[in-house]
Amino acid sequence: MEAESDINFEPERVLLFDCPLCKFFTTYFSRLSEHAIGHPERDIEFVVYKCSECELLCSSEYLLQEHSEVHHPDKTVVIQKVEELFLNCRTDSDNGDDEEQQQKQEEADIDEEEAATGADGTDYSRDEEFSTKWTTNAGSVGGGKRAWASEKNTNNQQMKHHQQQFSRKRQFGAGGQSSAVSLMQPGFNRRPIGGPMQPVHLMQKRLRPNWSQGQGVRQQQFGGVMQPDLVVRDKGDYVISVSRGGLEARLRFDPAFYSSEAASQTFNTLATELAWEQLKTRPKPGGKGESTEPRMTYWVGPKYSYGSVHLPENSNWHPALMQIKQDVERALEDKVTFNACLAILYRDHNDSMPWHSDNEREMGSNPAIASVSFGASRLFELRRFDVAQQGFGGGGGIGGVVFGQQIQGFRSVHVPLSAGSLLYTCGSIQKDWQHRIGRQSASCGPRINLTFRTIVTGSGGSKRTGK
Ligand SMILES: O=C(O)CCC(=O)C(=O)O
Ligand SMILES: [Fe+2]
Repeated sequence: MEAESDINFEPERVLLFDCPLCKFFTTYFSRLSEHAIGHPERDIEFVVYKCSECELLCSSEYLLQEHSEVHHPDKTVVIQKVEELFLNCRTDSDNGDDEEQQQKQEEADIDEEEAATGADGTDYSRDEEFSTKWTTNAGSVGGGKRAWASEKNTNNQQMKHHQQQFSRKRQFGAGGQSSAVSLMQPGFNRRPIGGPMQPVHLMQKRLRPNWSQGQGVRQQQFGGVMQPDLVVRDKGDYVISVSRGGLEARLRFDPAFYSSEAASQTFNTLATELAWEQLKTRPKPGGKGESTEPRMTYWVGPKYSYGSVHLPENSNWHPALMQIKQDVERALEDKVTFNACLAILYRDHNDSMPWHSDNEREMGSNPAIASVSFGASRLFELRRFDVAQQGFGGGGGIGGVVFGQQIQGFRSVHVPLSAGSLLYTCGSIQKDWQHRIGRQSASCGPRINLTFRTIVTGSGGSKRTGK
């Protein structure tokens, strides 16, 4: 058995280490050890993976896979399991029958359960102040459920754990030196991995739910891969993060904005009557050749560009697009007026849209975008930008509170977008989050997505992260 001090991962080499029992993450292994004091009742098994291309380490295979897609797109990257660690931070007294000790243990277990309920995406009711604010700011699609990503609550609960631990520590300090020491220094023990390093090939991890069979979100299909913190399925308003400056990333979702009959008619009209084009993108400096986007596009609105793609002005609104625009504006109580629509046709499961934010200058800061979907269901994935960025989490922390964290809330949100659904996003969503429609392994039919936007004319050039 090796002592904690023998295990040392250079933080510069770490994408992130996250606690398997709660939302805490850090790049400092020692802080994870410290944090683990907050889970005295459990043994923690912790796995470290490595990117074969750049030696980066991470406890999430899923994040390393994403890292490799972004940073080594042309390489066959293998995610290797390099270390299995086992943390036993129970003390002798944890196993004893001291009554007060047991009571504290039970309290801690209850806190743990509550914290876990938050982490698995169950809706949180938010206070009145929030609901009033949201309703006043943006109207209401229909008084549905509200969800609130209360990482703060979770953190508080974990903080409480931590305080319990410290009070126990003091108690032990008075009564017995050795227990206090063992609480102070939970030990991660290396568990040898049998035989040579075991590579986990990326292809095995490219599992996607089979939306085409109408199964809805099946979180279990992500088994072994990072699960979303929240799956948005129900009609309602959701705040998925809050930045330190108080800016909220908001979603409003209506899974049945149009009936399935209306949606299927509209799909046929748009599929056959819009002049769809497969656009070409110029390579980034140093890149090879021109490539075509894995999807078809139609644009109406003032001129607009992203990356190397320039969409010329088109003021010829198809009546169906105009009708949908008006329906959406009415549903949003005319608080927003859109003057553009980006229509995308995903021909089948192989078509996709990569991680990006719709943050071009043409749309102003904190743009509001309404997205309406027709045809096959696809999974709309959102990930928080800071979490996706390599090197984030270096602030470290104790008891679930990540010091230096700029944004609080969920880290990964999934929204299954089926025919007739409306997803309205606003606030800091394009600043603090990225989204994508990933290519999926399960085959599906064509899908059309319309994003209604407001282009601020005369705003100059554009800046976009990805797409
Ligand atoms: O297809 C979708 O649902 C998303 C499309 C999108 O992100 C975009 O057009 O910017
Ligand atoms: Fe987008």
